[in-house]
Amino acid sequence: MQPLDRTDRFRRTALQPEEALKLILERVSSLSTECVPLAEAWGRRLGEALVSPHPFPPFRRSGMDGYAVLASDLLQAAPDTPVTLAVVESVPSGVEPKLPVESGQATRIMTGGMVPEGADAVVMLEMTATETRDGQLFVQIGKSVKSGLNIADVGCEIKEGAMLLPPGHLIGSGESALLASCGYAQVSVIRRPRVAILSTGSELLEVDQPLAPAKIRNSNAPMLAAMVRECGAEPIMLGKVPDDANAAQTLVRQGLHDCDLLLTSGGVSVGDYDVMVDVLAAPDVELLFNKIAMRPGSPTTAAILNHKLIVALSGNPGACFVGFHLFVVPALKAMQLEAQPAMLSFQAYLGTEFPKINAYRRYIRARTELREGTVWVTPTGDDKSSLMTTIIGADCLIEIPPLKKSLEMGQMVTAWKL
Ligand SMILES: Nc1nc2c(c(=O)[nH]1)N[C@H]1C(S)=C(S)[C@@H](COP(=O)(O)OP(=O)(O)OC[C@H]3O[C@@H](n4cnc5c(N)ncnc54)[C@H](O)[C@@H]3O)O[C@H]1N2
Ligand code: MOO
Ligand SMILES: [Mg+2]
Repeated sequence: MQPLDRTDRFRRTALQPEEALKLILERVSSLSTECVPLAEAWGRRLGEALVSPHPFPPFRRSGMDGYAVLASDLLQAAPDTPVTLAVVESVPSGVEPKLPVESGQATRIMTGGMVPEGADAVVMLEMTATETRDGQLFVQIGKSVKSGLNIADVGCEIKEGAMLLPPGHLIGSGESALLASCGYAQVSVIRRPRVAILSTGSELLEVDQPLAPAKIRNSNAPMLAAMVRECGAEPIMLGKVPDDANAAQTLVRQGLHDCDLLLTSGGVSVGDYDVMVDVLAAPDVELLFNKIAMRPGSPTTAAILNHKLIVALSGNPGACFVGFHLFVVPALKAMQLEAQPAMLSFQAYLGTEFPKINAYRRYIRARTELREGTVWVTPTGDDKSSLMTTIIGADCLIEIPPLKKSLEMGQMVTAWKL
């Protein structure tokens, strides 16, 4: 493979991050579905819309331990003039009542129990007293109650046939409860995107190798694998390749066979050994972009080869992290049917001054904090793209517009939730 002429490496048109993301999202489509047991569905995205096969609760359910009564029997009830009702039955949870409640009667009932026919209120145990006369249990109630008190009607939480969750919805704890209640023992989910990860760089060592002069250990691959997993996807580790365009090209093309998306790190800038520039200059590669008007990650590159998306992230760990969040997370969300794949922004107070003046928009790794009810965002440290320590603890990116003035502490800024 012939390295590109130097001047071709320098001639690049910088897109705005939004334009670059649009080009990526236009080229990803949702993946097929598979069925998994509910216990394994956490963190997955639904493959189809789910509707409720029955109302919930499926029966009139008591919300208290107490007595099921007719509210109309208690109209005159007061502390000095309690109403006495004959207790006809005791209903534990999970047992269908045998007898209806008629005027002058009550049924003892437990929380979660099925309210007998006729009863339209449950009076909590603490508001009652009992006595037994001639072997018959009576309950005394010294307070009138509203019809419906402490009863959850059939379908009051979910109507039969109601839309439970849309396709693409992320299954978390609440969703697990809902699906279990509705009998979804098997759940149709989008299959996990398979994301191949290739690191480029002749300076890279494996994690278990001792340091050697001019070498560093490959830290981008484990970071990318972790982020891929955080997105519900499956990393496929292709290992590392030295800065040799032919070797990189072979691994990229092999790696593409068995993945939905291929990520590389390093080798995208203008250096003599920036091999991804050469790999993605092949005639059958459709380049989407190779420069973005942002820092870090300005040389982030995306391309299509064999109908698959390749995102070539910058080798600098901070830039690799930011590029992943801006462009790869939305792509993985879109593959998993997420309707709103782009990052979400919020407004917050800036926790420190930011004196740097920028030609490009900057995305600063930062942490969100609540201070007396207001939201503050503070950089995790130096935002240099070569740093990895400032990735730790970052839960948002502060957006610094390309202004020719520094930002003051306490100023309102836009931040993007990671
Ligand atoms: N003359 C110019 N030089 C540079 C420019 C520029 O516009 N003109 N851009 C700078 C910017 S901005 C960035 S970002 C980097 C992009 O570098 P590459 O994506 O080409 O990455 P490399 O050159 O391969 O490596 C950069 C840096 O990152 C380290 N690295 C690479 N891979 C890994 C890994 N897997 N784990 C840990 N660290 C890794 C590598 O050793 C380098 O230190 O280019 C600037 N230069
Ligand atoms: O755009 Mo580079 O990632 O700043 O350092
Ligand atoms: Mg480089």
